[in-house]
Amino acid sequence: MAIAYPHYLTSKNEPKSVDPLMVSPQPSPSSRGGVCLSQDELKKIAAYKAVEFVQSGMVLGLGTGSTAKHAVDRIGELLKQGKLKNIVGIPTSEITRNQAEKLGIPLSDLDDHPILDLAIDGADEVDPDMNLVKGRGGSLLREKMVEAACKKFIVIVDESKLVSHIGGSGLAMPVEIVPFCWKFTLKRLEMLFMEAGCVGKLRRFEGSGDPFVTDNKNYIIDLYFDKEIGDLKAASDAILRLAGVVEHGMFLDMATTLIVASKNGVSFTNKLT
Ligand SMILES: O=C(CO)[C@H](O)[C@H](O)COP(=O)(O)O
Repeated sequence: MAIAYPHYLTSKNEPKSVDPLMVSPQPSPSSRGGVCLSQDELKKIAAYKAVEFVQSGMVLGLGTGSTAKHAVDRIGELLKQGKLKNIVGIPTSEITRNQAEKLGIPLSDLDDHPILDLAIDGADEVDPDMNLVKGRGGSLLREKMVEAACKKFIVIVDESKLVSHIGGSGLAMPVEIVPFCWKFTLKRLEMLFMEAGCVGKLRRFEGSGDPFVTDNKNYIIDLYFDKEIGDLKAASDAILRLAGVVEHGMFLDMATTLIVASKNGVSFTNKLT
């Protein structure tokens, strides 16, 4: 279904600044003539809003996932229309690379562009401090490398991704590990978070049951927690100290702006530094 965007989402004006902290003065995009917007339409609204912050000449981190896909599509569309020029995209996965190539977005990498102006990406969970869980799409390592190199990192989500604490959705916190003796690493990860009732599962393809393999030829262990993890920084350090672990999906203190599309409208939160 084509979205008839409210005026504030189709404005040709670049936003001059983002309102600090939650502001949501805009009209609700949740229904038009009695039709409720789907989760994917909310994702698209958040993505399009983020792309309003893209300016010609920027080096951009291109995220991965169903929300980020809308942003990449929109960037491609604006380039084609000549409304954006001289963009360089740094994709966070092979899927996004393929998408961007098809759209004609010029691409590069971190070797040639170690500092990025802006990245736009989705998330699986966002806590009240704008800490994230990412990687349920399996691209957490490249996402973290690219997004850590950005001056600004806009996270785009629909309201279902907001949680009271990391792990609060009850869904997975992914950890990318080397395939070598993965069962050993899985056990070590579970032991680290025994008090939080942690259970780890090797991610597998549905159907074949083969292990899911990342773009970097690694495996993913999905961690599930019964209770809160506690100190996130300590948890992050402990995971990264385990030999065999490549990276985890907690993105702590990385997002600079959060855009949430919900039934009540679009809200912006800027991280206060
Ligand atoms: O981290 C990711 C991929 O590794 C995605 O950004 C995250 O899974 C959110 O995906 P979606 O926008 O499809 O809900």
